[in-house]
Amino acid sequence: MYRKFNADANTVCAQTISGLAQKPARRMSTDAGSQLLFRQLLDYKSYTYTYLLADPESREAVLIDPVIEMVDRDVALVRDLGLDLIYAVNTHVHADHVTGTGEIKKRVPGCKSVISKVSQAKADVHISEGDTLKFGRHSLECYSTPGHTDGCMSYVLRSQAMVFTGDAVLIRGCGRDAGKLYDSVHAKILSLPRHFKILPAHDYTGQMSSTVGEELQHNLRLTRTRDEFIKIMKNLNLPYPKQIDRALPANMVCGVYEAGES
Ligand SMILES: N[C@@H](CCC(=O)N[C@@H](CSS)C(=O)NCC(=O)O)C(=O)O
Ligand SMILES: [Fe+2]
Repeated sequence: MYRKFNADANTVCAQTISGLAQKPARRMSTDAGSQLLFRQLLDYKSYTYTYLLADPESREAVLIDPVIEMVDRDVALVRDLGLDLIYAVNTHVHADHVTGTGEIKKRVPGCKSVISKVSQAKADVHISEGDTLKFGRHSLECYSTPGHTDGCMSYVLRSQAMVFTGDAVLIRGCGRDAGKLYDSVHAKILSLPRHFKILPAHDYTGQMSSTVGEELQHNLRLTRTRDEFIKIMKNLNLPYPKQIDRALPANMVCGVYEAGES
């Protein structure tokens, strides 16, 4: 009897191997808290993280912040893992890359694009604060976290103590903008339990995740007072994002310009 990783589901399952006969892995029927298929995928051009989340039992899956140039990879992974991709979700109208949601919809029948109503961008599903996106036994709770953009949403996966923050909170940093961002981040993200894992839309330093507690202690922008924070952000002088002129108009229509697509 060997215990081994079921790489397909990214969850540990007991599997009996006797001689050459290998029985298929049996799915464990435990609560949603213990089972999540999770992949963090990188677009190495814009340093964007795309997240693939799925319930290994029902196979229903969600992609958060796909990038158009990486859609082949993402769709192949969804197929390899035998998943039923039901939502392609954006945290906001990104300025640094073109979203892959429209292209994914073309290739995965039944998949719906999702973005906040406040963003005014085209999508199949427009979400607001308090909405939930269900996939299998899991639910993403939608929190409005404006500041970087007015339509920024963060998604909380409470059963796994995870929060997908888009550009609102970055590891040891945060998205561009000032007062509004400070208020929403403190009210909605940094007020979560300290052990909640922060999964941002980008990292420029090679880090992949943080926690609420860690950012409350070490984030040199967000640990200051509101006035100090505004001063720091004003003085950052971040360069104009390289893809912004292409990305903003494209992202208002899910990354595809053709009429009728979203
Ligand atoms: N170099 C990148 C842009 C990097 C950048 O400005 N990122 C945004 C989030 S994506 S719009 C941001 O707010 N960063 C805050 C920070 O402190 O880095 C490019 O040219 O696209
Ligand atoms: Fe952004």
